[in-house]
Amino acid sequence: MRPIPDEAPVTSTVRPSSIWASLLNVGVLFAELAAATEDVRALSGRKDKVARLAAALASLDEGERAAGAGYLAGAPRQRVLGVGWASLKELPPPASVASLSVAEVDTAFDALAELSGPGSQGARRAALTALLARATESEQSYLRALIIGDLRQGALAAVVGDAIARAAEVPVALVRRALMLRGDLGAVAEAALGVGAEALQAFRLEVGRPIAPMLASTAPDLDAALEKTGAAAVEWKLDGARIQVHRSGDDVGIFSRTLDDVTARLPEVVAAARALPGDAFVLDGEAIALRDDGTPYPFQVTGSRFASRSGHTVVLTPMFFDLLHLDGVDLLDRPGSERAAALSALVPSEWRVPRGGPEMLEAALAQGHEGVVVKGLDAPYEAGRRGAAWVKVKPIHTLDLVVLGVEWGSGRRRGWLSNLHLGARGPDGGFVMLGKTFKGLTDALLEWQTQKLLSLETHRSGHVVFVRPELVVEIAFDGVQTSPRYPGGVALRFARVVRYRDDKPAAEADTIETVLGLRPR
Ligand SMILES: Nc1ncnc2c1ncn2[C@@H]1O[C@H](COP(=O)(O)OP(=O)(O)OP(=O)(O)O)[C@@H](O)[C@H]1O
Repeated sequence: MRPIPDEAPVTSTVRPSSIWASLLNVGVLFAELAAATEDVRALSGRKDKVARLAAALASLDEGERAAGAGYLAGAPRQRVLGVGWASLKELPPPASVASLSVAEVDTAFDALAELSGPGSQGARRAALTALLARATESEQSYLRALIIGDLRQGALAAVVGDAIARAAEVPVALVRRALMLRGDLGAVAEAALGVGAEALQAFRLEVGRPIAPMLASTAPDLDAALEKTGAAAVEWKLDGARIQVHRSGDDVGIFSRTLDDVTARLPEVVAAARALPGDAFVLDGEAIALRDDGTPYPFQVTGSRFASRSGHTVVLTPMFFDLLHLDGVDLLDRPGSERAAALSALVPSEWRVPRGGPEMLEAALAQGHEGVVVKGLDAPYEAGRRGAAWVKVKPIHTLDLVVLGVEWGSGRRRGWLSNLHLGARGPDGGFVMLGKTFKGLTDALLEWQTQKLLSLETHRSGHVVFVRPELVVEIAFDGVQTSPRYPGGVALRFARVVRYRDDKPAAEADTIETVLGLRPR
């Protein structure tokens, strides 16, 4: 244990722990991040949260900034630690005095992430116990939350982005732009706090490195959509899987909506990208399974190509709708109409999403697609944003809800987790239950969800298994009705499962506000 100076100077704003740490020149104590996180959870105003996080970020030493920013946002950076909920059920007795530094925790996480192969499970448990035994009670609960990704701070990454700007005294817009292009809080914190605005300005769209895809908001019909966008083009909305295709010379990289590298799974898309005339480009679009007559297969057919590498027979067609970079020129800030023109010049029409005027809605539906996306002609590409520049119109309404719990089935479904408890995102980072359903579940889905939900289990009560609120499921329904039985005062009528959305994090599920907006007036 590190010696503690007898007379540590204490003020009301700075925690003694960080002073000891800086006196001893050992970097910041991990307890400082745990305390900042606890404080932030208790604060309600965004400004106050940003100020508290900025203070914590400013106290970090050079070598700790990347890790520290990641931890404050609730993620042990991008490492897979291979530690499940079960191994954290029993913790060793906590240390009585804080002694862990941020850098030490980071090194321990690195070591955990590198363990693999035979015997690694035992080694992982030993390393984890050693780390936790050095942590105080509050550090233990913070470490646990970090490891299992359960900090419950809502959309904290964006707040940490603002805190980076404040701590580094650089414009927020610069930090947001760097985050959109790199998507890595740690790298952005390092640049902002280490060098400043200049380093942030140097962030560019790099061919080969995916950026967060632009998202669409929703409107009930075309008129409402056009009101949001102003002058716009209307594109078919294909129910495939989002792909971002990067090509540099012969090298091709394909990334999913969640920025996972799916190149090896889509050889036909790699071939298509290589057949295009450009030398370096970044394309945005959908990969979709189409029948010979051009109509789409159900989404599950497309989805199956992402679930496993082998045993597939159906070919996916790339259908592109945006061009973000071409031969050394970034197009992100160019108006939508200009990007669309550049796309048409690069990509033949059979690999482009049909685009036109309002008549496209009827054409898309006639061809079996789910609707249209209305796109502002003057709007730039807003990576990672769900803005007003892209607005989707789908005649059949579905909601993306989060599974909160699930009941063991009976009769034919005995042994399977069946009846799902569904929640929408609440205003405070929690979830509001809206109802239950076991409808629409095939045997394959029942088997899959049983395994998946058991891996997310937190506790049981009677025949209900409660789970970490992480799994998103797309639900169709016939309406929203008032119901005193549920906490939001509303319930879904005839809710049924359309499909699982394991490409979508719970933080992007639909909100209770959206659901309340669907009540009949
Ligand atoms: N022409 C198109 N332009 C943009 N996105 C399209 C288009 N056709 C299909 N899409 C898909 O629609 C999604 C846009 O809708 P949104 O941003 O709301 O994401 P989402 O919540 O996954 O959508 P949804 O739940 O409606 O499928 C994109 O991620 C993309 O996968």
